[in-house]
Amino acid sequence: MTAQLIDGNALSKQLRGEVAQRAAALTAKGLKPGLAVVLVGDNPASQVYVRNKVKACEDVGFHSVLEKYDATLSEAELLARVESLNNDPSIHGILVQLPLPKHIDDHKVIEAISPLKDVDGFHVASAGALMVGEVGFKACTPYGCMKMLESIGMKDLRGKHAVVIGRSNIVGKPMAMMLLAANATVTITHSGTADLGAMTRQADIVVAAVGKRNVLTADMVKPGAVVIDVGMNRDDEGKLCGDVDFAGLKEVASHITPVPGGVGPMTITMLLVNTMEAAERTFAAA
Ligand SMILES: Nc1nc2c(c(=O)[nH]1)N[C@@H](CN(C=O)c1ccc(C(=O)N[C@@H](CCC(=O)O)C(=O)O)cc1)CN2
Repeated sequence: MTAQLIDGNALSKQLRGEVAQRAAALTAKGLKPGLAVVLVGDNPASQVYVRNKVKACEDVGFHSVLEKYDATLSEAELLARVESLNNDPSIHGILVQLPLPKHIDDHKVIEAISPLKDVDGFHVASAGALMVGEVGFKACTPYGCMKMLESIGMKDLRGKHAVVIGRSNIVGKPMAMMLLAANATVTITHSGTADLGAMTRQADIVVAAVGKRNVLTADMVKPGAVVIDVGMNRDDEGKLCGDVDFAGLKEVASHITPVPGGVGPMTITMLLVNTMEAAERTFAAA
């Protein structure tokens, strides 16, 4: 079996086209969606991601502002900037790029963002809304994974067993909640799981979100399973790679996401979707 690729760039193109249409319609009614992107420090990867986010905003017709600060910015100063953006009517979504420098408590900063503008979906209010099925913003990476499953006809996951590898607040846990909301039977595995392969071999869907190469190999999945790779690592030659053994798994899985070109671009796409939603909610509430 050679797995079919789930192409995050192609799906992003389609979804971003839909966002651009919604943005044009809302702008014609007098409200242009606006996103504020805040970067503290000079992490090279973060610089690429924020640049790509601003460019993506331009492409779909959003207003965007990029606020860059050097790593000496204090926590109090950052909290003051967030508060100012909370009160800025031209801004409907705020994201503070992670990771933040060590002297800043990222939890404190995320909680300072208004839940109405929390387009990253990281606020406790957003996580709680997802947990109980209320209106909120979904974390972009797992939301993108759900859209990728939907694109291969896996929207209602009734009868399917999904295994998530990883339990982070920004990917693993919300991923599990979204899969559950789509009626999957969900198992969350992590560094304390005794026999990972015994779990993943039972899965119809495996989502790997650990941040470590080769956590999932061909002998660990059943033939025909769907593999979603959230990882973003470098191999020995410095080439970008995910968490799974792509070469081995593509001979066993029915569908697999590549790295690069899979979940990464979908993360930015879902940020646009959330910002669009935030602007539409603002318009509806006015
Ligand atoms: N505030 C946030 N911080 C971080 C998030 C987030 O969702 N919100 N996620 C990650 C980084 N991230 C977005 O910010 C992100 C990572 C990767 C990609 C991406 O498109 N990757 C490309 C490859 C890019 C490259 O060549 O380096 C791909 O996979 O094709 C987009 C967004 C941590 N921080």
